Amino acid sequence: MPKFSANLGFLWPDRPVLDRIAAAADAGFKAVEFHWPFDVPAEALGDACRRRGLVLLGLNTSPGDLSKGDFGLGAVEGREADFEKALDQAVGYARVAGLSSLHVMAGVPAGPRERARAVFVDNLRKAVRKAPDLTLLLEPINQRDKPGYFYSTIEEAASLIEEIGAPNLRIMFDVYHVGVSQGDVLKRLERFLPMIGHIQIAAVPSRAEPDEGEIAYGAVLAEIDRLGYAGWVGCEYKPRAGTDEGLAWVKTLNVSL
Ligand SMILES: O=C(O)[C@@H](O)C(=O)CO
Ligand SMILES: [Mg+2]
Repeated sequence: MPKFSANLGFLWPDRPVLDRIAAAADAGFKAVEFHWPFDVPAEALGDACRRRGLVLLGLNTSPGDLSKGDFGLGAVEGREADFEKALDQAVGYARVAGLSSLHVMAGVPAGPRERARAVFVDNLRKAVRKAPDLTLLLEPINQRDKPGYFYSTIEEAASLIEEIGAPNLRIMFDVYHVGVSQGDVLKRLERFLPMIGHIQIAAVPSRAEPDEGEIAYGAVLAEIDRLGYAGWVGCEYKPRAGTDEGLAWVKTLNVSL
């Protein structure tokens, strides 16, 4: 059975981050992951997780200025210095907190696609040199949620990984984004398994608990098992109402936290 991690960027959204950690442990999760927990000191976040026996997984590089449309800086020409600052911040935070992975966000580039890709490749080469001790994750994000985002297909993430050739650069396979952008989820899981560093789940199209919509999560979780995936599956969904009540999906899908 897959092992589930609580994504505390989305779960228990009405509580401060440290309280979300406690709520995840109380609910039975054994691991946690974050989006941008930078307002909480890294030592405090790490200690809170360790006190509750939680495995610390990942966080994201800073999105930049969300109010100006930024959603990551990795593939944005002219923002290389800002990217490096965001990278250093996230790497430093991960090391102090004891987190093991980092989603290197690509962003919404303005210029030609080939330039954006070249910038992203350079920035990723820098990132793998700076953080050989962390898993660096590449996550394609769907165009409905983030129009203009640099990439939306698993194939594009895989081609970057092949070109850069660093063992710690891996795919973040978010089943929600793959479902919205591409489909053929089970075949893509199988094909890209050797490159996958982390999996995330949410219903399509609602991004709510994985017990509704067009993705049959019973089948997806069974396939993840059959393939022998040894990593964690991040519960990165937006609860329909209360997060604790929403965890009824665990029983419905006949799994456990
Ligand atoms: O899928 C997502 O949106 C996240 O995994 C992410 O890292 C950006 O918020
Ligand atoms: Mg995701």
